[in-house]
Formats: sequence, C-alpha cells, structure tokens
Amino acid sequence: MYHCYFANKTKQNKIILLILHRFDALENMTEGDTFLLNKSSGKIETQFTDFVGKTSFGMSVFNLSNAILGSGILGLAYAMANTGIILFVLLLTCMAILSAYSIHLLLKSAGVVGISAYEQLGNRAFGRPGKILAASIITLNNIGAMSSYLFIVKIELPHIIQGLLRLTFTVARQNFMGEGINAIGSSLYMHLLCIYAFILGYLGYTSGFSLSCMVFFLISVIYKKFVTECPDEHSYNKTVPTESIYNSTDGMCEAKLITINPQTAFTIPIMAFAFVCHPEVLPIYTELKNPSKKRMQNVANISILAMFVMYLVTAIFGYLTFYGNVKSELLEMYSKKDTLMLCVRLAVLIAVTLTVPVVLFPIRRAVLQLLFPDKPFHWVRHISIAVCLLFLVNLLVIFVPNIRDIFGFIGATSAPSLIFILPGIIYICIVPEEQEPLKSRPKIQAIAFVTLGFIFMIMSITFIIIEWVTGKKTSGGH
Ligand SMILES: NC(=O)C[C@H](N)C(=O)O
Repeated sequence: MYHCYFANKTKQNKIILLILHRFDALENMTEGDTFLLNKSSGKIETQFTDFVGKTSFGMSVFNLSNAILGSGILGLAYAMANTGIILFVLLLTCMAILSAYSIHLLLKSAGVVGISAYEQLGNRAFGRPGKILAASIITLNNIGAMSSYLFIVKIELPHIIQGLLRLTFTVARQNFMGEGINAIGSSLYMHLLCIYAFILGYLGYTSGFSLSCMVFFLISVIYKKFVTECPDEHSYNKTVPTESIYNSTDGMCEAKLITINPQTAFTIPIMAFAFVCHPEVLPIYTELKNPSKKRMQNVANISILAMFVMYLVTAIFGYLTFYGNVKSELLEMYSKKDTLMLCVRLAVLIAVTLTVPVVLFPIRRAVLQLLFPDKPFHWVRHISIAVCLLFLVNLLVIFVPNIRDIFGFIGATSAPSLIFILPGIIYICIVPEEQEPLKSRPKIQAIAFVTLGFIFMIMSITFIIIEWVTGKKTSGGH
C-alpha cells in the first residue's frame, strides 16, 4: 500500500518500504496476533509470524534510554532542592528499581499471552474497557511528554535565536516568538510524521545522537557548578564575576540534606515522569534481535541504570550550583549570554526534538487502536490524527504557565498508572492461577506494587492540588 508513494524505488526507498511493512504489521496487529510459540521447548519465542526483530542489543539500549530520557531531567534539580540530597537519592533509587520491576511484570505478562503492545495487554486482562483505559492513559502521558518538549522549545528557542543574533527582546516578544516558533516546529514535526521518520529501528541512530546531546548537557552542568557562584544573600541582578542574576534569600545558598516544603509534593511526580518509558518497552522488545525476556530485561536494566546515573549527576550538580534558587526548568537558570550555555540549549533542543517522534508513535498507535481498531493504513487518517494531536499540544503549551505543572499533573496521574498500577493489575490477571496462585510470592508482590501505585497517586494528586490552591507558586526550593 505504500508503493504508490515511492514511484522511483531507489535503494534507500526500498529500505524505507521494507521498514514500513514491518512497522505496519506491528501497528495493525490485533489481539489475536501472537508471538510464535515454540511448542517443542514449551517456551515462548518472542518472534512475530511475519517478521523477525533486527535491532541489536546496543541499539535497543539506545532506543529505550532515549524513551526514558526527556524533559524530566530538567526538573530533577528542582526536585532535589525541595527534598534535600539524602531524601532525593533515596527516592530516585527506589523509583529506578520499581521502574525496572514494572518492566519485569510487563515482559512476563507479554510472555504468557504473547502480545506486543501495552493496550493489548489491557485488552487481555479486562477486555475492551482495559484496552480503552490503557490507550487513554498512554495518550495522556505522551501528550504530557510532548507538551513538555514543546514547552522547552517555546522557552529556549527564543533565547537561542537571541543569542545567535545577539538581539535583546522584551519578555512579551519572547513569549510571542516562542509561540510562533512552536507553530512552525509543529508543522515541521507533521512533515516528519508524513514521511514516517519515527520508525523505531530507524530511530536508533538518532537516539544515539540525542543521547550525546544530553551527555553534553550533563558535562556542562558539572562544569558550570565550578565556575558559577551562588549569589550573595539578598543580591538581585548583581553583576559579579559569576553569571548569577537571580534573587536570593537567607539559606538559599546552602545544600540541605533533608528538606520538606509545599513543593516537595512535586518530587515523586517529577521522578515518575522522568522514568516513564513503559509504553515503548514492548515495541522495542518486538524489534530486538534474538529476543528473549531475559535479554530484554537486561536492555531495560542497563538503560534504567544509565539514566539513573545521568539523573543523579544532573540533579546534584544543578542543585549545588543554584541551591534553593533553582527553577523547575534547570536551563532557565543559566546566563542567556553565555556561549557554552547557548550550545547546551541548542543540544537539549535537538535531543527533545528527536524524542518527539518516539513519544508520538505510541499516541498514534493508541488513538488508532481506540478509534479505528480494524482499519488498514490510510494516510488521511494518519495525517488527521497528527494535526489534531499537534493542535491540542500547542494549545496546552500556550496556556500552561509552568513546566512544573506539566510534570506534576502527568507525573501524578498517568505516570503511576503506567509504572505501577497497570503492570501490576495486568500481571495479576494475565498470569494464570495454576501457574502462580494469588497467594504466591510474585502475585503478593504485584498486589503490593499496585497498592503502592495507588498510594503515590492519591498522595501526589492531593498534595499538588493543595499546593495549587494555597501555594504562592514560588519557583525556587526551600
Ligand atoms: N516519555 C515520558 O513519558 C517522559 C520521559 N520519561 C521524560 O523524561 O521526558
């Protein structure tokens, strides 16, 4: 069906066609489609009947790391400012371990029934309502993730243009530019959609590149810690040999080991947001060469560990540079005139831009499965979904005042559902009683996991609402 778009089949076009066929097969799979069962060994081989995964182990690690890493990293220094170093490290470690455990539950459930998408697992567990629930939560989460990426584009691109052209804009003009740039950016993304640049195997290469951009960001954050001084008490817009130009109050330049304040409510949601990658796990699994549950779990563990280290280092150095002054978007803290930070802004922008297609893929899949479950590919449908999504996300980005609110809302609602609640419930329902009775250790663990998810969710939502209603929306910590 794609042939008409590629009248002149060059070698490159043929490769694209091949990938499109595999991608289409994956996307249009119904609940009945399963992994091949190797009856002789009694084991489930994670291989589709119509294609075999070709992505190498290393490239899958790149893809999954790229799915994990996004704008969440920019909020972690703020989270540390509002919890203190010790509490932060503890919470981040727990979140990383729980995230890996959740992937274990997903892989085990997918192995039992041989299914390749999160929504289909929901369908197996609870029928159509389960599928609708899973698809809606994925859509909400990824729309949130995309909004946060476009929010960064909105905030940072005017600074970059300003820095490059050495211009000075008023705040109003900056906002106007940000929104204009967003509109242009979105239409560019749409073109990307139209040419199917978001095919997972393909994205391995861009994943590597966007990870390199983030490593550059990390190195710069570390470097800046040693050349930037926290401003003297009560200094404001003071031009000192350092680059700090922000407000400071008593105790704002001290590292706190443990601290609790109203903004602490955002900590767990920010961390949960930062570790979400779960809708991408099964598609990456289906693309993995020589797939097995153990191999995919290793991919997940390595990716989570690598991202954990990146998150921790960024948060520590970001926090130790600005302490309690740090904002929910770390990049905003750095001087707008600094050439190194200009390059870092550009790198982060490229990294999040390259992640947008990875995030868009599951939204489109979820929307298609919800609205057009049995329909074959049609480009009008695909483009219409893209246009609607981008319109919605742009509206959100224009009206939401602070990236912290996106982290908070998504991190308190869809993130705990995707990490804790759904994988746990799906596991309990899908793994048969004969194989693992309800009183067996793995099932009890899964029940505890779901309960923890509900507790996180209810607590976070309650605290965030209280903070929204009563809080003065201060940007810094302490
Ligand atoms: N994919 C997501 O849901 C968010 C991603 N983990 C991020 O930090 O941006």
